[in-house]
Amino acid sequence: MERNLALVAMFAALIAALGLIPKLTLGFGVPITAQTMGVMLCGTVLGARRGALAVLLFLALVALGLPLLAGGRGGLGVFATPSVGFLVGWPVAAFVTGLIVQNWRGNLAVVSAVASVLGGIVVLYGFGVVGMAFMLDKTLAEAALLVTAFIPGDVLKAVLAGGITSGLAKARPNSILSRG
Ligand SMILES: O=C(O)CCCC[C@@H]1SC[C@@H]2NC(=O)N[C@@H]21
Repeated sequence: MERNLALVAMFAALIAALGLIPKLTLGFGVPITAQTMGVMLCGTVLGARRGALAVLLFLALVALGLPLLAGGRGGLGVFATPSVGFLVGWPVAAFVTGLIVQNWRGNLAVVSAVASVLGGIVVLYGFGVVGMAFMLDKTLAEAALLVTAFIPGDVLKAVLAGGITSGLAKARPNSILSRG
C-alpha cells in the first residue's frame, strides 16, 4: 500500500520533472512537450490503475496552481486552452497503455512501445482532437490534421518509453508493477 502510494507520487514527480525540458509551442497553441513520455511511462511501469492515478495526482497539483506543466504553467486556466482535450486524456492514455502491457506477454520493450503508441497516441489524440476542435472552433477533420504535427515526436517518445521500461525491468525487476 505505502509502496504503491510512493510509486504513484514518484511518477507524478517524474511527469513534473519532464516539464523542465523546454516545450515547443505550435501555432495553434498546443505545445510539443516531453511530459507525454512521462504519461506513457506511468502506464508501462505502474500499470493501468496506478499509472492513471499518478497522472491524476499530477493534474490535481496543476489544477491547484502548481506551475508543473512545461514552461511553468499551472492553475485552472490551463484547462481552458486548446490543450484541454490532451490533459483530460492523459489519465486515460496511461490507463490504456498500462492495460495493454499488463495483458500482453512478450518482449517488454516492444510491448511497452506499442502500448505507448496505442494509449499515448491513438487514444490520447482522440481526446486531443475533440478539445482542439472545440477550443479552436475547427471541425474534427481540421483538428485531426493539426495533431499530425505531434506524431513523429510522440512515436520517438513511445520507443524511448519502451527502452526505458525494459532497462528498468532489467535493473530493478520489482519496480515494474505492470507485469506483477
Ligand atoms: O502543456 C500543455 O499545455 C499540455 C500539453 C498536451 C500536449 C499534447 S500531448 C500529445 C501531443 N504530444 C505533444 O508533445 N504535445 C501534444
